[in-house]
Amino acid sequence: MVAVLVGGYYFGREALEELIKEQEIGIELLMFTAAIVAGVMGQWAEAAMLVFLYSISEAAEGYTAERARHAIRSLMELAPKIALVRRDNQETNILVEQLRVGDVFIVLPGESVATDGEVIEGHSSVNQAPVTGESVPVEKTLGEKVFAATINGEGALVVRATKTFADNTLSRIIHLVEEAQASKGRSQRFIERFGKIYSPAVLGVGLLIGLVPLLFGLPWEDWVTRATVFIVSAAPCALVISIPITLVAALGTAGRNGLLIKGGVHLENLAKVRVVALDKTGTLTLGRPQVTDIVLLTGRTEREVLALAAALESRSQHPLAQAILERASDGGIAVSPAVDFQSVTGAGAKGVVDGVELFIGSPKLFTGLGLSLSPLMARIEALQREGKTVVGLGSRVEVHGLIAIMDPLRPDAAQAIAELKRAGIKRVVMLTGDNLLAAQAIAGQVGVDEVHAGLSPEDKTRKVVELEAKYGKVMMVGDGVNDAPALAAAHVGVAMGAAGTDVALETADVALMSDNLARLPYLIRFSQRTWGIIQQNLALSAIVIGTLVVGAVGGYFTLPIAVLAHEISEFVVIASGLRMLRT
Ligand SMILES: Nc1ncnc2c1ncn2[C@@H]1O[C@H](COP(=O)(O)OP(=O)(O)OP(=O)(O)O)[C@@H](O)[C@H]1O
Ligand SMILES: [Zn+2]
Repeated sequence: MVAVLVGGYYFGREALEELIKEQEIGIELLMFTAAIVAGVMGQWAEAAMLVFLYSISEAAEGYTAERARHAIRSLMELAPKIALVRRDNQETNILVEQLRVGDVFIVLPGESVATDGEVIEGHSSVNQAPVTGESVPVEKTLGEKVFAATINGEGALVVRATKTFADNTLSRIIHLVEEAQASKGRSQRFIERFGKIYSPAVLGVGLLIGLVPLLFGLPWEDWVTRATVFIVSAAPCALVISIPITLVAALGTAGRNGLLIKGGVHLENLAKVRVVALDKTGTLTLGRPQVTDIVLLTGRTEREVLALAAALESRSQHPLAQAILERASDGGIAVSPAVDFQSVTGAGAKGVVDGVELFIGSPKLFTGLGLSLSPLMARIEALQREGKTVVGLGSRVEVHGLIAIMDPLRPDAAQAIAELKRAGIKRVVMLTGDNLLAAQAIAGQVGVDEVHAGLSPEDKTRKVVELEAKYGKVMMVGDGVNDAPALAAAHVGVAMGAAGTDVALETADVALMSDNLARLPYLIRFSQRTWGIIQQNLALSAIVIGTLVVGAVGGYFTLPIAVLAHEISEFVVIASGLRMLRT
């Protein structure tokens, strides 16, 4: 009796608080009512058991949910606590939290990196698994980025910090995942709304079961007991916990595997994806384009053409610009940047060099200026058929040269697409701003179903909407910069290799921390598995509730049996959801 009073006092208070503050009849109130009624009827042992088991399961539930939520925190422990920093030519150990942007620190072989930075001395292979989920070591040399908590291999690295500890990629991953875990999915919200109607209904029906038989002169003790058993049986604890526990566990696991999913709702959406749309440059290809051919047209030398091209591209952010600048610097060509630079979206760029207005960009850019490229089309198309992007360099009156640029295909692209199909994706589509011939050459090697080329960012968005209408939910995968509108329009937007670019992290629903395309089918399968477990949990809870309710009203179950079955089903659901903590 004391147990009932003490235990009951606590959750009774909680139940009443909920009732008063949120004007809501919650599960606590159901349990509280059942316990009181049992107590009033003199069934003290039963009431005590109810209060006791309910409190235990509540505590256990809170504890596991907390554990699952903080599983992602374990990543933090991989980061070192101190860093060997070089200040004023002296090397001292400081706490990582004291590192400032611009500090130079040393990472000895076998140590982990203190915070995000850029290599300024040395080279080594680094295991980036803590950030990207991929344990194949990556070579890091001068000028390359390293990330906090990644593990240095054989060489010593001297690194200049580009982020403080609190602000680095690892901290951001953890923060993002924790935020995601707090957000609610569509089905979760539905269940919660449902609960708001359901619990009062249970109480009402319980009242009817307890009172109505009195009118017919049936034994009231029997029916009041049935009503109590009914209320406990129908309490939706397991139903309500099914979704959140699974999502919290899944989001944490995804984060530890380098998949940043920004909310349970996206996992739910991913499980329904039927179409995958991929950007070409930087997604299917490595994003490391290289100049392969230079065609001279007006008697200017290769050096001259490259120097002019580089003068324009030194002002451009486009990946193709990088290729041209690299080629110029390999040839030892000094670059004097163009003035009045302007980029022409989806076509190229223009600027003034030595007083002359020059253009660089797609053949379309030049035909748009009124130049005829017909004598050159055969050569251009031959290059494009090899999967190369052809850009012209010229003025308003003539094209001085053509530069062919090739961005090699990712080695795992074909396999990743085949895997996507096996995971149940009906259609894989390429969306690119590049020209059709080059796009088809790449597409042919990887086995996509459809190619759409020459698209502006707005065209890409429109295509995503069209695909969705035609085949079902679309997942758009892009590099997150010029694909941003399409990423936003898709059912799920996925940014590739987000380690480093804030834009990608912010626009997409999911950011892959590694560049590995194999992560895409993994992501789809992961979401399907999560969704499968959620459905199992919902079905199980519904069946248990259904059986108990029928038994309760029929008078087959006593209160202890109902309480036990109820709590067991809740534990089973939690354990089942926690399966997503592994893998
Ligand atoms: N700075 C530039 N220098 C040279 N050509 C350019 C430049 N910017 C754009 N272009 C031309 O415009 C075309 C379209 O560019 P856009 O950025 O829309 O797509 P992309 O990067 O080629 O492909 P994807 O959409 O697959 O990423 C390029 O293929 C190229 O021919
Ligand atoms: Zn319960």
